[in-house]
Amino acid sequence: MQKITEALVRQVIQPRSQESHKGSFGRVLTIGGNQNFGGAIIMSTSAAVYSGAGLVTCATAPQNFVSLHARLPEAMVVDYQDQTMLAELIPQMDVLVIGPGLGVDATALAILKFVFTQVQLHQNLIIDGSAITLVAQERLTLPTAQIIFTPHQMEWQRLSGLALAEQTPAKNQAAQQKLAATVIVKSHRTEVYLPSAAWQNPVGSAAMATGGMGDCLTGILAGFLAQFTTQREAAILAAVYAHSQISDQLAQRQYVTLPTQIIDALPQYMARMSR
Ligand SMILES: NC(=O)C1=CN([C@@H]2O[C@H](COP(=O)(O)OP(=O)(O)OC[C@H]3O[C@@H](n4cnc5c(N)ncnc54)[C@H](O)[C@@H]3O)[C@@H](O)[C@H]2O)[C@@H](O)CC1
Ligand SMILES: Nc1ncnc2c1ncn2[C@@H]1O[C@H](COP(=O)(O)OP(=O)(O)O)[C@@H](O)[C@H]1O
Ligand SMILES: [Mg+2]
Repeated sequence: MQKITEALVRQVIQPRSQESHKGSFGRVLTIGGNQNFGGAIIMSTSAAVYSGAGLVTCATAPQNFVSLHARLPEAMVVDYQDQTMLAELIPQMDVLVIGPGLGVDATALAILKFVFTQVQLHQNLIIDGSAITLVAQERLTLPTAQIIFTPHQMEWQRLSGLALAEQTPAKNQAAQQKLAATVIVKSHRTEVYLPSAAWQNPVGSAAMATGGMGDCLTGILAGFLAQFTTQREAAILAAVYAHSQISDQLAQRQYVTLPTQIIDALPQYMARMSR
């Protein structure tokens, strides 16, 4: 399996054209965060903003509006149960993230099913966390879109039917082909199954083993996909590598690295990579 390199990240993250505006860097909608897991969608949304997405909206439970705005005034908010607003917003988006902190109850399932009816062929749809569990449990038919699943090994077991011990590169690739989507199997050495090839992330450490770290990755993926549109597959690989490399850099002086610290470090990291 090929390993992702820093050179690939440097190839993806280029200096911005001075003639650009927020519309040049894509629109992202993050969907998730029930009344118990608001932090998950706040971290996903923050990572999308800090990795440079041009315009970011968060569809979440109204209980999370105040905390999200207090931490991240750059993001817009909408009630994730407001189907009229979602139907209006979704067609404008380049990237959708669904799942961080969504939960697996009837409300969550209704939101997920509705989003699946609205998403369009050309849009990137990142399916994470609770949304993966729901797709697996409910055997949902996937919409026609540019789908990226981001399961950890337990979520991948639910989605693929492969027990942890069976999750070999060959079996993972076969399961990816059946899903006809990109799959990022997260672990100590995360593997990215693109339709074209499989890649391994060689960086990252146990300093990342803290709640919210995967939620943070969804936002970086969304930010990179929103901006670096001409190199979609490379943008996905670069997001996975950047997330872990930032942690490694912080871990030189820290025992654990928090998702919010990785989010804060993104703009400076991206500036270094663009030089
Ligand atoms: N602050 C928040 O609001 C947070 C909300 N979260 C949300 O909580 C929901 C449930 O997700 P969870 O992942 O906690 O629950 P899951 O029930 O999907 O899986 C967690 C279990 O899988 C096991 N596991 C096995 N291999 C693993 C691997 N390689 N990586 C991670 N776990 C592995 C863990 O030990 C853990 O007990 C998601 O919607 C998620 O986004 C979590 O992200 C934690 C933080
Ligand atoms: N020991 C480890 N080594 C390297 N990376 C890790 C380690 N533990 C966790 N990670 C990374 O942290 C993230 C955890 O994702 P996930 O389990 O979905 O977290 P959460 O749902 O709590 O946000 C993944 O990107 C995973 O690769
Ligand atoms: Mg997760």
